[in-house]
Amino acid sequence: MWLTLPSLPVRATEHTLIAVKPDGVQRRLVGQIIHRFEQRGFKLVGLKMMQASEDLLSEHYREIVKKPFYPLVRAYMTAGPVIVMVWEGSNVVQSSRKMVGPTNGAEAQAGTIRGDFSFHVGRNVVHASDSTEGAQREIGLWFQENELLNWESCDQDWTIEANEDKQ
Ligand SMILES: Nc1ncnc2c1ncn2[C@@H]1O[C@H](COP(=O)(O)OP(=O)(O)OP(=O)(O)O)[C@@H](O)[C@H]1O
Ligand SMILES: O=c1ccn([C@@H]2O[C@H](COP(=O)(O)OP(=O)(O)O)[C@@H](O)[C@H]2O)c(=O)[nH]1
Ligand SMILES: [Mg+2]
Repeated sequence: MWLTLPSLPVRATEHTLIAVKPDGVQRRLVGQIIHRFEQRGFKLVGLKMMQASEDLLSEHYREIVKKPFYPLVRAYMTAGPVIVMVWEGSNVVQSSRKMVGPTNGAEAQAGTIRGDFSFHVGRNVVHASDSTEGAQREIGLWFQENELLNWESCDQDWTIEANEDKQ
């Protein structure tokens, strides 16, 4: 039987900032990390490689900048290039946090990115925004507006049920 798929109206979407940290780049994990988000069905709308400055980082981590371990975080995060990405999709902030796992890789479940690729809090491979407000703030910090692309993905009708828009 054929499914009829009505074309979806433009819907309010959610975005999150995901970064592959310097250890993830050095360990050649970038492809595997991108793959997990693609596989889940999320849409990549921004991507770049950059060297984080100390100023950008202290804005990004403004909630932990006064913590005693922050100098370690700064040294870690500026030790080499990072890959920063913006991913789009329904509930993408919360889903990404679940895919990434808890901060400390030693506590992260196998199957999560941190649970599969890290065992130390200070080398935890990825960053994921922890709230929609935080995501908006972080995306604004790391990306210019013209670096984000609004493109139509042809699998959209097969990853989101149309009725969701009518509820
Ligand atoms: N006790 C610690 N010792 C060393 N590094 C730490 C410690 N706690 C946190 N960090 C580092 O600081 C980062 C920021 O901590 P935060 O509490 O925001 O964790 P997170 O939200 O899981 O990580 P991120 O913001 O990078 O996604 C952690 O990802 C980790 O790399
Ligand atoms: O005790 C800590 C807490 C945090 N971090 C680092 O600081 C980052 C940001 O901390 P956050 O609390 O935002 O954790 P996350 O959101 O990364 O899980 C973490 O990813 C770690 O890299 C750390 O090294 N030691
Ligand atoms: Mg955090």
